[in-house]
Amino acid sequence: MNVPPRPLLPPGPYLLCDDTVLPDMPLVAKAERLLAGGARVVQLRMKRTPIREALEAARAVVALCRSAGAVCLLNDRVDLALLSDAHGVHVGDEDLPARDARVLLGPGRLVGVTVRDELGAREALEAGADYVGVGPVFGTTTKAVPAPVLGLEGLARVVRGSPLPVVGIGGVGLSNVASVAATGVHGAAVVSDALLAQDIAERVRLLAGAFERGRVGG
Ligand SMILES: Cc1ncc(COP(=O)(O)OP(=O)(O)O)c(N)n1
Ligand SMILES: Cc1ncsc1CCOP(=O)(O)O
Ligand SMILES: [Mg+2]
Repeated sequence: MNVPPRPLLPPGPYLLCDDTVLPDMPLVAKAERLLAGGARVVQLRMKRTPIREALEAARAVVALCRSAGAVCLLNDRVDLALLSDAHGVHVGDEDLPARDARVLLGPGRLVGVTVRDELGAREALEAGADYVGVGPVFGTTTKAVPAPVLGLEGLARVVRGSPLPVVGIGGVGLSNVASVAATGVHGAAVVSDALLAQDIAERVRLLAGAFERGRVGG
């Protein structure tokens, strides 16, 4: 049987459509604005949305992303990713192990894993992951992360030692995304800097331009 090829994770800003930041704006409205700004990767992160509403949101956001040609990943939830036909999932220490997410998702979807260092990145590769999320790069109030801030040097060290593409996360925004890109990361995950901007779409455009300018060889 022919298995459709796994989508590639586009490089550049990796936008989170999150229900904890700007909670009064519906997730679909957030996704529309992120996509209007040209987002090529959207992670739907639902920490406080009731499950049936979350499934409805996942289906709607995945459909919007697919229409826009963007990749959509579900945070934490393999079940929602399958039911919404998302491109994949992002899992961390409190979620299903990456190896099991891969078993459930099969070869045709992306699996991203949170790791803290190069060893974690090598283990993620072994487990069948496609990329690693690494952070916190800088301080953040969006999540209480049980790990020290890496800074740009710490991030660059993980990038050098990782066999998988690295997405930096934590405190990344317009003021520092170029220097994050300069570490050689594949992607820069952004939550509050985009969602709390006056004009979300314009902020996504600015983030993409700054990432491109900071990129190694860019
Ligand atoms: C791209 C990316 N990297 C890391 C994370 C964090 O995932 P996790 O550790 O599972 O924490 P929660 O996001 O579930 O609170 C991420 N979401 N995305
Ligand atoms: C989910 C997550 N994991 C590590 S930091 C973080 C939150 C990042 O949010 P922000 O981009 O607002 O700092
Ligand atoms: Mg998680």
